[in-house]
Amino acid sequence: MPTLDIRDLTVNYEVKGGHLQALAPVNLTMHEGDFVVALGASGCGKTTLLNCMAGFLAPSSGQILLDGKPIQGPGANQGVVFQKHALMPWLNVIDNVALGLRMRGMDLKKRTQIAQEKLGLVGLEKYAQRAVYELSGGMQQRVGIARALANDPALLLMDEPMGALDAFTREQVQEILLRVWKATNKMVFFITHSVEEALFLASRLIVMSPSPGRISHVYDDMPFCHEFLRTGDARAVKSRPDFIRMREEVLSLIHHREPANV
Ligand SMILES: Nc1ncnc2c1ncn2[C@@H]1O[C@H](COP(=O)(O)OP(=O)(O)OP(=O)(O)O)[C@@H](O)[C@H]1O
Repeated sequence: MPTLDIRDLTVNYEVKGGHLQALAPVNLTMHEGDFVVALGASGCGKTTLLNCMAGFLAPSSGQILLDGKPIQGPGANQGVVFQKHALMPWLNVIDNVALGLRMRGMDLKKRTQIAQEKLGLVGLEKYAQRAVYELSGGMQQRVGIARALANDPALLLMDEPMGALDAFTREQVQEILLRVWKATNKMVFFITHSVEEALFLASRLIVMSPSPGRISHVYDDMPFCHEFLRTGDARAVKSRPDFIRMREEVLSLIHHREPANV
């Protein structure tokens, strides 16, 4: 069973006149099927943490073990979805999804079959031959998710993937993402600034604090994603009294104020 084990991870950046501690020791263990959402004020180290998991950035101390092996750079086991989809405009949809497989030397028939299957997961099987610029922002982001899944990574890393989407599209993509998560049982690490999005998606929620960046609160058994997958009614989930109460509680943690009485 895939696991991710972050042990006493610290990151210091060299800055003019010294160094900046972006992450104090961070410890976190994730298992297959965990959807971990990281929430916190700007500058609390969310992207730094994700970059270490992706292998884009080396720890200053500590280590990150994926299935027991230290992450030493980017790899097929870490699928990344960025805020801007970063698709190749000269390739059509299916060739974008299959690009990583092509670079790994997989033959055309096999990679087309895998890419088509991943497009099906995000509901875009009919758009395989389209140019990416013909797709809406939400659809492009779904292609980005399909592309990240094409390598069948153990870990899916998402840095504010909904940040550039309008509110309606964002809700649509959130729902698709939860269904993809359920179908694939992947470990997901997802960064957002939206408390509502975090509560809705997370099976585990971590709240981070700045100066230096660290995990300040952990909620291990988040119910709302499971509730949505059971009922299919996102609006009903997001208007539940316990959802609204928790939204106020988490907002107060981030902004260091008393929760509003709701
Ligand atoms: N390459 C870098 N060089 C120097 N300092 C950096 C670098 N990248 C990030 N930092 C600093 O490290 C701290 C953590 O930054 P990081 O981007 O990880 O936070 P974040 O929580 O993702 O922020 P945001 O929510 O605004 O994206 C910040 O103080 C930031 O200014």
